[in-house]
Amino acid sequence: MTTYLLTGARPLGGDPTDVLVADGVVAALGAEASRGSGVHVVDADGLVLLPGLVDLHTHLREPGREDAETVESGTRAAALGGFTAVHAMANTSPAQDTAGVVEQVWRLGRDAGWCDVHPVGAVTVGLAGEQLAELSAMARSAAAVRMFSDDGRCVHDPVVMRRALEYVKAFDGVVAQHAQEPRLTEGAQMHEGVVSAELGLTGWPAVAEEAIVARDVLLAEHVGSRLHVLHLSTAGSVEIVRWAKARGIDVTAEVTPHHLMLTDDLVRGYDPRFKVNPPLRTADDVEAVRQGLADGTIDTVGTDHAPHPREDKDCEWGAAAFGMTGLETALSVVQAVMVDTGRLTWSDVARVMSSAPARIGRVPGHGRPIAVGEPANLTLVDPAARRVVVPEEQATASVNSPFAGRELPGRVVATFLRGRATVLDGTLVEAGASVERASGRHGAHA
Ligand SMILES: NC(=O)N[C@@H](CC(=O)O)C(=O)O
Ligand SMILES: [Zn+2]
Ligand SMILES: [Zn+2]
Repeated sequence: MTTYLLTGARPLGGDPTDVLVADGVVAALGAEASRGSGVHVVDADGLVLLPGLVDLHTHLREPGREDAETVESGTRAAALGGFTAVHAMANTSPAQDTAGVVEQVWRLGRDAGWCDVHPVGAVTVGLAGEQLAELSAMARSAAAVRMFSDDGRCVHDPVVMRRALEYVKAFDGVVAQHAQEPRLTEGAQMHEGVVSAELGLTGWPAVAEEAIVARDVLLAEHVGSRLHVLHLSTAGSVEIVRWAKARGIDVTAEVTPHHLMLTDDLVRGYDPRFKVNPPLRTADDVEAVRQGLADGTIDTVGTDHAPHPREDKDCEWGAAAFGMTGLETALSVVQAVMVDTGRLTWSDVARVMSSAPARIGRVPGHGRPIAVGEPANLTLVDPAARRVVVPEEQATASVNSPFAGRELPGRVVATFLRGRATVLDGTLVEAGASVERASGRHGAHA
């Protein structure tokens, strides 16, 4: 395995230091990190070094919708986005509701080798919301599932939700809820408010999310279990989670990059790239989720990377699928709205995009401090870079990025998975390829 010396990197945005990556771990720091022969030097002057990013919310679409994404293409996108571990949501076809299917996805991830893939187990059989899936069999499988979610659908029956919360306690699991009251959102096409009224589109009221968040934090308190609220999008949801945490309820919450940056104003152009579940909300909601992330009410940024094939997006608004890609832009969006505005430090970014998600998902070896002896799951970022998002140039198999054409700050220069460079010079390093070749330094892009 190649040994790397990152010279002048700034761990968590702190003071520059040298970092030696050898034998899968952070082998030395500072003056101890010497050059030696055969060491591949990465000039990290001015670059920020973060623990490898961990996403609790990725849709990899395999099995079933390989036209939108595969484990291979999705994890390539993840590595380029600086991720060393992703959680693959259960709304595949067949759904990830048995030990067999979660093991299949886990194996596909291991064989692809771009990042660790942790399958999320479905809460209910077929995500139908009725009968609990075989949660403990998935927990005991090779995939060692700890997070369960019917994401894409809400576990709306309070009795089923209560049972799931009770059940996962046995193996320290967490139920991740897609908070959407189904009756209040029938036929909904966008956020319910001024813009939906103007456009004449069926609205999705904030209360449809907040009612479920409120119910679920109370259920989590009642049964003494862990709840994670996915893609929180309204000011009211932030308030409810803040209240629940103050009360000592074991709840964690996520916000997506798109809900941190974009508003429902964008729907005016009827471009289905902006159609997502939950919908883009108002500027006040965006401000509230930014504040919630800054003050720790919201624990994590999850991408909700939701690739869709062209035919499901290149159509009129009403017929288009909900969802946006996000793995390759997440860190840049967080930099733009939170770091470059002074609301989060890079150390905070390491918390919300690495250590907190690793803790919530019970992912060993990720989200660890950058210290000697720790597994070398690392992401090297150039915060001074700027680039225009071109979906066709991304590794994801789908092009439904809401950031297409936008200039965003920051660029992932390198990603290390247990000491192996998956990305160098912003380019994927094929397994077995010599580092010089793959890094393009000698112009070889064979
Ligand atoms: N977010 C979305 O708009 N879509 C997701 C489902 C989900 O995360 O709810 C998908 O699977 O396409
Ligand atoms: Zn969802
Ligand atoms: Zn999702």
